[in-house]
This record gives sequence, structure tokens and C-alpha cells, in this order.
Amino acid sequence: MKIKSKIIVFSILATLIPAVGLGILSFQQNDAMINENVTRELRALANYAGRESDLWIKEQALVARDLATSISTSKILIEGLSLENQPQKNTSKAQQGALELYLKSVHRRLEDVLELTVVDVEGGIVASNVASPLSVTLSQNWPEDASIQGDVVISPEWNENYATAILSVSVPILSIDDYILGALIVTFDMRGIQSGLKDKVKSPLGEVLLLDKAGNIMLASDIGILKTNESRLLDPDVMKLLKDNPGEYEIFLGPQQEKVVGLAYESEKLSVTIIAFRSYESVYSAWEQQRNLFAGLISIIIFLVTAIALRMSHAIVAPLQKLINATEKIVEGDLNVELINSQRDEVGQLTQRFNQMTDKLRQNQIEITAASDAMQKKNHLLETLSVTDSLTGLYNRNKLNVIISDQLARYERNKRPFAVLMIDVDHFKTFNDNLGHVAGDEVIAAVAKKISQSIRNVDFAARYGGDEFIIILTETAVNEAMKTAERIRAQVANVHCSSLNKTLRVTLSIGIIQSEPEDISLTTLLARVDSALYQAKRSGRNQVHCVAPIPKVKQQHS
Ligand SMILES: Nc1nc2c(ncn2[C@@H]2O[C@H](COP(=O)(O)OP(=O)(O)OP(=O)(O)O)[C@@H](O)[C@H]2O)c(=O)[nH]1
Repeated sequence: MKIKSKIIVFSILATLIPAVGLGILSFQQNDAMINENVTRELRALANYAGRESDLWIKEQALVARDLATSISTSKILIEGLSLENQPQKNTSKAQQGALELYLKSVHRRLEDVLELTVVDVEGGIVASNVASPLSVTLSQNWPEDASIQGDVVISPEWNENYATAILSVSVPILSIDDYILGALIVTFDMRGIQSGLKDKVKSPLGEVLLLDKAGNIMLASDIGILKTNESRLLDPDVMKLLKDNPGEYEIFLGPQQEKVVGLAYESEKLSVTIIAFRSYESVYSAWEQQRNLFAGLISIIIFLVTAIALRMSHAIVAPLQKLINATEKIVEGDLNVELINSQRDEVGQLTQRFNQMTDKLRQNQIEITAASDAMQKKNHLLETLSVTDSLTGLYNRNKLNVIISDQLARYERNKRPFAVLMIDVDHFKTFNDNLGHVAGDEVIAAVAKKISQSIRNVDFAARYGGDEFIIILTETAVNEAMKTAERIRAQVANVHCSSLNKTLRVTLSIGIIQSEPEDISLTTLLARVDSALYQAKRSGRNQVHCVAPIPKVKQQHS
């Protein structure tokens, strides 16, 4: 992993781990606090609805009792019930009609009452204000119950016919001597509780539902719920969940299929379930907003941290990369490297030291190059000296041997002959003897100079020793060599001696041969040219003796 990546990963982790850890802890605490608060509020809401319902039921029971009391004084009712309770049960149609009319007239004065029905001691309907009264089933021993507790409240339930929730209260009708003649069953419309389910000002946020034994929604603090929920049945699974955990906070799908949080209370006395709930969104929207804000903040912080880490790593890595590139150039031999240093930190110091090191290397390289150049020049000079005669500047004898060997090899390959001239100054000893060695040296140097000026660039001239010189004319036959020899002789006729400041007459004897196939070695060749020179000397000096080439033997044809 590169340094840059390491810095960025470290920065992000160093920010993310504590931030997310603290965030999760804080959100968990918040969540627990919200749950606790919402549970408390929902319990208060349910309790309020329960209390209000109980109160309303008590009020209605009182109303029923008052009704029963007032009705029991009615002559029509007493007579009707008395007859009904006789074994023959022969209440006349007229009496029943009168009783029904009486109940209807009473009912007209009561707003929340749906039905007024009179039953006999066995629970049989004697008369009612409606044509088809609800079949209210009283317990078998209701007269005993009624004699003990007075009125009997029958469990509330949803009624499809009236399209409302109903509650029936059975109140005993007593004779003058407190004998139970029958009962007055008053059926109330429970919508009267509706407004009391929730205190619009004091109650905490939320809605309340009142459900009957079968799970039908009878009443809701929000009427809209009843209007939109046609089935009126709450999901049985939700009901089971809430009933299994009474008073406990649960999350479930509410009556309008929206996500809600709520709890339930079971009223054993009335067989009613009270559910208090709130929309999940209203509970958690603030929490979710906070969570989104937190996530946003974390994102911004991570973005900023990443940007800073990138900048920091760039400040470290970029100069390092430049240093690596510069080092690679140096490794490849390019010392013209200068890094711009704009930092004052450790990286800046490293760059500065690198530049100093490169400067030093450059200086060393210049010195080494200069030393190498000087050495090369010296080597060249030594090389030149090793092949040059110091007095004349011509090749020395060693070099001459190499040249002749090379020429012989070439001749063997291309069969083109080369010419060899051996030159000797006539009576040179007399120059030494008469004019001194310095003048003698001057003569030797002057002759050498004339020889150099008389030959081509491809030819070679060497001092063979003392006053003797040898010239190699490449790819030249003797007749051409003759011309060169004569030219040289003419050139040296007058040699100016600067030490004596006078012109000297110098003559030369020259022997010439051309290479022959028989010249198998340097010695053979030199012996032949030496012989030619000897002939020139013997013939009187100041002349050229040329050995003619050996004629080629013609092939005999038979
Ligand atoms: N000044 C000088 N003299 C030299 C040098 N080398 C040889 N000599 C002299 O050159 C002379 C050569 O003489 P020779 O070639 O034998 O004879 P010569 O006088 O030239 O007569 P011939 O060759 O027979 O015509 C000797 O006296 C050597 O001492 C040299 O480098 N400088």
C-alpha cells in the first residue's frame, strides 16, 4: 500500500470509528429514551380513555336506573309484566300495544338511547320501542345478579344495523313489594363517548381505539379512522401481539395501514380493548432527522478529513516522487537535476541535501571528466611518441616494421604491389665532422621534412636509423616510385641550415624496389631494398637505383 493510501485510510478510520461509535451509543440512548417517553404518553392516553369510558358507562347506568325507576311506576308496565309472569302468559295485544306506545313516548325524550326493551323474568321480550329489538341475552341467573348489584351492563359491541357501537344496560323492574317483575334493557349509542376518548388540549399526542371482544373497532378518537376503515377489524396478529404484551410498546400496522407505535389495555370488566397509538413517523421523525443530520455531518467530516489527508499526503508524497524521479535520472547518468524546494519541513531538508549531493556529484564528474581528458591526451601523446622519431617527426623503426607487415598482408590479399624507397644522405659524416652534430641534426630534420612534403597522405615515411629513411608508397609500382624519388632528390638539393644560417648542398642515394610475391617477410623485403641502395652508393651516389619488377612467367600452352 502506498504512503498516500495509508495516510488517507488512517485519517478516515481515525475519524470514522470514534464518530460512528459515539453516534451509535447516542442513538441507542435516544431510542431508549424515546421508547420510554412514548410508552408513558401512550399509557396516559389509554388510561384517560379507559377512565372516561368507565365514567360514561356509569352515567348511562344511572340513566338506565332512573328510567327503570320512573317506568316501574307506570301502571301499564306493571300490569303487562304481571300478566306476563303468570303461567298462562296471556298478555293481550292491546296491553302490549299500549306498553310499546308508552316505551316509544319515553324513548323520544332520550338522545343517546337506541332501544328500550322490557323483558320478563325469563328474559322473554314483552315490549320494545322498536319493531325488532336486539336479542339481548341475559345470564340465566340474572334476577339474582340484579337483586345483588342492581343494573347489569352487557358487553359493548359493534352493531351493523345501527352502524354504531352499542352498550346495553339491564335494570330490574320491581313491584311495589320489591319483587322482580322483569327488566328494562336500555341500549345506548356509544358515540357519546367519542369526544371523551381524548382530551384535545391535555392529552398527549396520539389516537385511541376502542375494540369489542371480536376485535371490531367500535370507537376511535379520530373519526376519520372509522370512515376509512371499512372492515373495522384490526389485524388478528396485531391484536394478539398487543394483547400478549399489555401496556408494552409495540410497532405495528395501524388501522389505516400506516406504521404506528402503540400499546393496548384490556378492560376485563367490560371486555373492551383500548389501543393507544401514534404514527411511527411522528415519533421517530425528529430522531430520523437527527440521524440523517448526523450521517450528513459524518459525510462532510469524512470529506474534509479525506481532502486534508490528500493534501497532507500530497505534500509528502509529491516531493518524494520528485526525489525518486531525480534519483532514477542520476542512476541513468544524468546529473543535470535540480529540485525546487519550497518546503521548510523534513521533506524540504531532504530535498536541500539532495540538491547539495547532486551539486557535489556534478563537480566530481567535471573533475573526473577533466582528468580523463588529460589522461587521454597523455595516452595519445605517449602513443604518438612510441611510434614517432623525436628528431624528424617521422615514424620510428618499430612503427615501420608494423607498417611493412601490414602492407605485405594487403599485397598478399589484393596483389597490388607497393614500392619501398631506402634513402641515405651521401657523406653525411662530413656534415657532422665539418659543421657539428647540431648542423648534422638539422640536415637530417630538413631531409625528413622534404620527404614528408613529397609523399601522399596514403604513403608512409620513417627514419630507419642515422641518416637513413624508408618510404612506403602504397599501391605504387617502381616506375611511379622513381618519380617520387627524383622529386625528393631535387627538393634536398639546397637545405637551409638555420643554426649556421647558410644553405647546404645535400645529395641522396636512393634504392627502390616493389613488393614481389617472393617477399614473404619484412626481412626479405628490407634486404632487397638495402641491396638496391647499396647499388646506388656503389654506382657513385647521388642517384636512384631501381630494381625492376620480376616479370611474370607466361604459362606454357601445349
Ligand atoms: N648528427 C648526427 N649524426 C649522426 C646521427 N646518427 C648517426 N650519425 C652519424 O652519421 C654518420 C653516418 O655515416 P655513414 O652513413 O656510415 O657514412 P657517410 O658518411 O654517410 O657516407 P656514405 O653513407 O658512404 O655516403 C656517422 O658518422 C654517425 O655518427 C644523428 O642522429 N645525428
